[in-house]
Amino acid sequence: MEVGFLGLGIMGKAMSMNLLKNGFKVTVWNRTLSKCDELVEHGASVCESPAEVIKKCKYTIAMLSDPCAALSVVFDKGGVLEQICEGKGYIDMSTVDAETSLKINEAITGKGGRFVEGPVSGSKKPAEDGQLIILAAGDKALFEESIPAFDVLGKRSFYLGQVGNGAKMKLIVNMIMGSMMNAFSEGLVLADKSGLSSDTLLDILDLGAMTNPMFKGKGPSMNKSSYPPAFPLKHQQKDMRLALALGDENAVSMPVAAAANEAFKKARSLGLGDLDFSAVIEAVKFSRE
Ligand SMILES: NC(=O)C1=CN([C@@H]2O[C@H](COP(=O)(O)OP(=O)(O)OC[C@H]3O[C@@H](n4cnc5c(N)ncnc54)[C@H](OP(=O)(O)O)[C@@H]3O)[C@@H](O)[C@H]2O)C=CC1
Ligand SMILES: O=CCCC(=O)O
Repeated sequence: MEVGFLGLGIMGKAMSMNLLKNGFKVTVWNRTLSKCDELVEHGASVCESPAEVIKKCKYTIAMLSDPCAALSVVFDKGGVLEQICEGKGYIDMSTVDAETSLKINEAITGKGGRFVEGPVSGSKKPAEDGQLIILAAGDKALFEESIPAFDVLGKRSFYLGQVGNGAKMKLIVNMIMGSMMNAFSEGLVLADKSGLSSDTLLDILDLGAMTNPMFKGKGPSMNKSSYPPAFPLKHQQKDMRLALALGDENAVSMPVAAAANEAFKKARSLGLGDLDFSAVIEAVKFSRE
């Protein structure tokens, strides 16, 4: 199977590398073209615009930072829309809001193409290991044709129905995750300020009902104030913002998520946006100093 891949950030690089390693022919494009070099060394072809990739490949996957990037890659000069046509499929795995996904779907299908949104749960390591959870929605036949690629990228693919449902489900998952990360950060800081060992707190949490891979994976480095970016904090804040907008639309009161969003915004204002989202603990420390 030959696929195009647009966007070689933390996730896109790992995902496209995985496809290459599993025998897919991959043609890549990234806004900063130099980021394609490593993929080319592993056998990928490179194109100079999203439109060129679409022209070359029957199926193209995108993994871009946010709604603005996702829209730009489709609608701008040299974008996806210039070459999408009947017989071609576009699969956007970026985390965006339903409105963005619907706009892209309308434009793609208006030109005879097919569209699936497929945001993912799981971060850099699951992306490297092909262990993502894919939350797909949209054209059912395209979803089914994408299964060989999804099976390489992920451990489970959900088909959630109409376009927008994948985006909404992803935002809800990340809203919960961002709120959990804030409660966790407050607990670690409170343990420390109370004269307790935050490492012992991790051991205790790990033995009880709250044990989870996120606390287990991020806790030890948070206790060392180390935040190598797996999931950049700026993207987590974008997801909180979009999830809160979904809450507004549906009149769902979400004070916990709103407070978590404030902490992520504070962390961004402290210049921590490019670090891992666990760096939000620095905003918690800051507010108590
Ligand atoms: N990291 C993670 O753990 C996870 C991330 N996600 C989601 O996946 C998506 C990608 O995340 P991640 O790889 O971490 O992000 P990165 O910030 O590492 O990469 C972002 C990508 O988007 C591209 N981009 C940004 N703006 C534009 C633009 N205006 N036009 C074209 N390309 C643009 C960047 O290009 P350039 O290199 O030129 O800057 C880069 O390829 C996001 O939506 C994120 O929320 C989902 C699950 C997990
Ligand atoms: O969107 C990012 C999700 C990160 C994760 O699921 O660990």
